[in-house]
Amino acid sequence: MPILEANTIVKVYGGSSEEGATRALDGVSLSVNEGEFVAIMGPSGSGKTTLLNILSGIDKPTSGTVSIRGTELSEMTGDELALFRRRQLGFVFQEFNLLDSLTVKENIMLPMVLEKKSAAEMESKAKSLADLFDIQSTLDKYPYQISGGQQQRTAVSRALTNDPAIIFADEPTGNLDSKASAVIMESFEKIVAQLATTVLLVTHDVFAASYCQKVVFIKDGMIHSSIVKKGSRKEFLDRIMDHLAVLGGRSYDL
Ligand SMILES: Nc1ncnc2c1ncn2[C@@H]1O[C@H](COP(=O)(O)OP(=O)(O)OP(=O)(O)O)[C@@H](O)[C@H]1O
Repeated sequence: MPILEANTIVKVYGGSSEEGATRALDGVSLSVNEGEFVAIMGPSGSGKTTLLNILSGIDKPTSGTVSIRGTELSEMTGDELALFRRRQLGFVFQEFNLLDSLTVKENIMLPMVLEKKSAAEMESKAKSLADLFDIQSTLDKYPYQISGGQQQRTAVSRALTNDPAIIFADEPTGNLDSKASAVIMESFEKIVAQLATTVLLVTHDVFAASYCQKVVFIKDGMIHSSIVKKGSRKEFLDRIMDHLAVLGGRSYDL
């Protein structure tokens, strides 16, 4: 069943005249099923981040609609959308975006504080997420005292505290070495398999994308093609490489 549906999304940045404007997205329609694990790939400037920002309600399309769990984002007021995003969506960024003045545990708890959850519930949730992602020993440390991979697992834990319907991740392995990237992608696999969360990510990293169940390729603001994993991760990685070769553009991380 689709959890997210985008219909003919157009995004034009700047300038009212055609000359001064950038048509970043040019009629993107996309459907993501509940529990799906999807990567969006494409050359630099093809519109990936713009698409992710529109699908997650961070930015508004020039035209077209996005609905999540049947709720159309454009029909919500600013306050309703802010609440919807806080309760239904989780976000993971390339830069981790943790607060250095808070411990790992406090960072994980932050969204629950905003939801005024009880101290006992916050403690128990933070502990179970730390167990799931193997960061128990870091809970009382500060972000600058732990590795990049541990910081990103903290960010994934924080994104999950309010049991979101969808996790949106923009280049989640962009600042990690290959070993830490593998651990993060395995963490997303766990979320999808054990918590039935839907994960939608943007990446340049072919290795990261090969963990997903589906890859959607975009070029010049339009969906070019998509492929679904069959067989092993290695076979999927080879097929992704083949598609990227056809797509052209920048070189991709391996
Ligand atoms: N705020 C903005 N104002 C004007 N133009 C923008 C803005 N954000 C993005 N663009 C333009 O829209 C197009 C798509 O950008 P976007 O960042 O979505 O691409 P991307 O595929 O994520 O690129 P990259 O892989 O380099 O991060 C580009 O031409 C970009 O220059």
